[in-house]
Amino acid sequence: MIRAIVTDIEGTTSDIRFVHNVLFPYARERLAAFVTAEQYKEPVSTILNNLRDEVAQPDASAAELIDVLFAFMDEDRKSTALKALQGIIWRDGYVNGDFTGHLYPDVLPQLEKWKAQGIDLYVYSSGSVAAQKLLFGYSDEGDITHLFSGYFDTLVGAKREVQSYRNIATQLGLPPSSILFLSDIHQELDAAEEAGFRTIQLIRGDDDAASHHHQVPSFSNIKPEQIPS
Ligand SMILES: CSCCC(=O)C(=O)COP(=O)(O)O
Ligand SMILES: [Mg+2]
Repeated sequence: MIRAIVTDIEGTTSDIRFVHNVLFPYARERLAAFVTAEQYKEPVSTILNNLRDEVAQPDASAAELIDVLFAFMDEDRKSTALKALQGIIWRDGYVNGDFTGHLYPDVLPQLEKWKAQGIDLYVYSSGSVAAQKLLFGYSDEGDITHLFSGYFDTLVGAKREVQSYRNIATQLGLPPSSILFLSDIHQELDAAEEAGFRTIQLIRGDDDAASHHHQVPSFSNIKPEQIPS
């Protein structure tokens, strides 16, 4: 029996184009000025020190770290420091009404249905927990954060690492076999499956022929009650 559902965001609840064409450019345009202005203040000072540790450059200047962050953005590196900075910068965009967090239309009704069935809902994204709360707090459908019982980001581990899913199961206090993980990326689902999670792959665009996971086009095709124990 499925007791909890853990969902990815990009490509699962929300269009990858919203993340790559709206969120990422918004942060990229503001990142250098933001880091320069905030480098000695918290939380940016600590985030920059964490980045110095991450790249093993303890004496790197803010200007050098900005170059590192641009290289990370170019390769879509899921760096915890980059994700923390992006999340802080995105806050202004949400609060000012520059954009709302995209949700596929099938997502909210199904999350409400699962919650009403007694299934606890969680988010796991490489975006920081703060960024996740912003996307769902300022979503196309308004603030839907009341639906979620918790959020996980790269602090629990990388999404393609088996140990990350073991850590999530431990924190939820549930057997992995009672947790359903939803994602569009088969390497993430492979890791979750190896940890004992049940898995379903969202195919919002083209099929992923390399995947062996059960594939669905929409949340409305997911029936947790029909997944055998
Ligand atoms: C919280 S929305 C922004 C998501 C993000 O920054 C990202 O890199 C997407 O990573 P994911 O692991 O959700 O594919
Ligand atoms: Mg995804």
